[in-house]
Amino acid sequence: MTSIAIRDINKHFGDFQALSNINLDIGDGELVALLGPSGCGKTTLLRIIAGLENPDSGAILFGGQDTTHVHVRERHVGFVFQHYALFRHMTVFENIAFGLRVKPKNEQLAEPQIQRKVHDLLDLMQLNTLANRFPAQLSGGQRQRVALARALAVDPKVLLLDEPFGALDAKVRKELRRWLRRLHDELHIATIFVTHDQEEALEVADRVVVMNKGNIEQVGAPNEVWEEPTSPFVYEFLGDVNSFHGRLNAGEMQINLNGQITTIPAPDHSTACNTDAVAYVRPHDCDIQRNIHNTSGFEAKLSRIINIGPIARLEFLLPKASDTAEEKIIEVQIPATRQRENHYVVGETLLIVPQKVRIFA
Ligand SMILES: Nc1ncnc2c1ncn2[C@@H]1O[C@H](COP(=O)(O)OP(=O)(O)OP(=O)(O)O)[C@@H](O)[C@H]1O
Repeated sequence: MTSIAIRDINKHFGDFQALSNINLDIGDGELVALLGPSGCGKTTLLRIIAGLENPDSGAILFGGQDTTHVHVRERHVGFVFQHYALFRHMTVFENIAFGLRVKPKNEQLAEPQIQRKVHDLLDLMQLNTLANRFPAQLSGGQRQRVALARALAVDPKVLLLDEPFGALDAKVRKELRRWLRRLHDELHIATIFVTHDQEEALEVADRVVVMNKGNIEQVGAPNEVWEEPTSPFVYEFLGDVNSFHGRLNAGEMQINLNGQITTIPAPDHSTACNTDAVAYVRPHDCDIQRNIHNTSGFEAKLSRIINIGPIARLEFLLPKASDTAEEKIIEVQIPATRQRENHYVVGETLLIVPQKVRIFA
């Protein structure tokens, strides 16, 4: 069932269009990431869903009910922000209990129930030993867990997280990502989280919504957006990629790479007639060969080898074809074991053979 329906949302700030015709359905108990570069409108969309910002047009429905004009307090959403200021003068326990204590009189729980609820949340978030500490006595990761517990205390229908782990170091972020996933699997609250970190989105979310300049570029399961990007933007945004400009003609693409001409098959473009196109190849989808006369590919000189644990990153520099042209670097990733077996060395000329190419005309 749909938990949140976003219908034709538009939002301007002055002349600037921050969101254009956004449509999206979030299922019950789904964990969705809004992913995109800085300024693409992620936070604005989250704030509109929360009721902190009004759209110019369009509607937000919670469980089928139009909530576009319902006040933020009545929407039953839980929030966690990047720098979510916990109350400095309150203990962890009191911070978590806060939302329960400020409820209207007719909804308030009795003190023993509040105590039980906060203790349950402390258990869930493994914060028991920290209940009496003040925020200043916690690490960044612990503070964000308290912020999550505080958001959950009021039984939100929807959880909205804006770069919740953004300010933390890489190791703590990774730990909290696992946390969020586990917590979500236990509680099944529809959750939307904003991130500009593709790894975070791909690792944690059930579905990823890739945004660009106020538009949704693609929505899909993490492996779907990673394996089958539907636009050059998504290709470039999700991971490293080599791009080659060229021309398409009747199912073939001719690429002129700094004077070296290569033809690659383009079966999806059989009707193309002298059309400009860009071919994208991920560094790990390139093979390299020593025998450069066998297959079609790009001949290039190995200019740098970077070993990163199990992976060897090989950089190939293609010299300028003319004074006005630019140098081009092609990046190839191979398993470190393969590099050790073959001993590729800086300065040798190899053949780069693209294995999986995606062409956009
Ligand atoms: N209150 C405002 N007044 C004017 N412009 C705004 C306002 N809020 C946001 N914007 C603009 O709208 C655009 C989208 O902002 P938004 O915060 O939604 O982006 P974002 O994708 O969340 O970026 P980031 O990852 O940097 O937080 C930006 O260009 C921003 O400058």
